[in-house]
Amino acid sequence: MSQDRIYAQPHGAVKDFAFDEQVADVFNDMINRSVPGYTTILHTLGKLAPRFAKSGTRIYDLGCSLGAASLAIKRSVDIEGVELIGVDSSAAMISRAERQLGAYKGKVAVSLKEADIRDIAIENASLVVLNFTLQFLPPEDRDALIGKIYNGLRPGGLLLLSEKLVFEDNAINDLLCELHWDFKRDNGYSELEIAQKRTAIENVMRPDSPQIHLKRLGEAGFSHSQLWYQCYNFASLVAIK
Ligand SMILES: Nc1ncnc2c1ncn2[C@@H]1O[C@H](C[S@+](CC[C@H]([NH3+])C(=O)[O-])CC(=O)[O-])[C@@H](O)[C@H]1O
Ligand SMILES: O=C(O)C(=O)Cc1ccccc1
Repeated sequence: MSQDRIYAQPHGAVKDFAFDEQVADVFNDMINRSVPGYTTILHTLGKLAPRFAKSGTRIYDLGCSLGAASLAIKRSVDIEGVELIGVDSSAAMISRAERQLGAYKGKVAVSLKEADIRDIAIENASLVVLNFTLQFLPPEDRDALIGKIYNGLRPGGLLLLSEKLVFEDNAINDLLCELHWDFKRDNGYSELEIAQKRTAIENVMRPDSPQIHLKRLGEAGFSHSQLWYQCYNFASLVAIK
């Protein structure tokens, strides 16, 4: 897997960030060096998946990228009769995910679809994963997606929702952003790379506050929801139907 050097040279006018071939090629390196807690969250997904997966049900990985969350599920769920559906709107991501997941033999049947997660049906789900995907949907489409997930989950089913966060308190928001940029510096990104990536994602990735996430989950019908992990301005929540 190649190193992310996408924003290493001056770009002049920085284009909006897109999940194209260039990004897909370096995505594993990019997400590991950019998202504090990414490995911890996937490790914990490997603990959650066998607790919630049931034979005769489906698991959805929405915005699956290269299939890292699907792989964590496939590795940890050792029962027959579970169907894992990975969905991503990027053709570049789906073709690489096919290769990565095909190489691992397990009991869970995996099918990958190139589709918009706003357009697919969600049915008979024991587990739904939104690992850093909701933040890329237009804010006005987020309530409907969480509602569709709630309706598609079986009673007792789990939603794992990981997101970058924004904080209502400006002093706290600035401090946690600074700590995230320190994390990126420590992982070898230059000031130019950090600044250009920031411009590129400004219009395409709009984080919500923890309060907005919990309110949205409650309004969708989830009566149990909790933030279970946070590192700086990155977090993961669980919600149980
Ligand atoms: N409307 C949409 N429909 C389908 N896919 C979408 C949509 N919008 C964005 N995506 C897809 O959501 C993914 C978000 S990355 C997820 C990481 C992964 N979950 C992981 O566990 O490694 C997170 C990040 O880059 O910060 C990309 O692959 C997009 O193509
Ligand atoms: O890189 C960043 O600054 C982020 O906020 C996380 C991220 C990771 C991968 C793609 C887009 C954003």
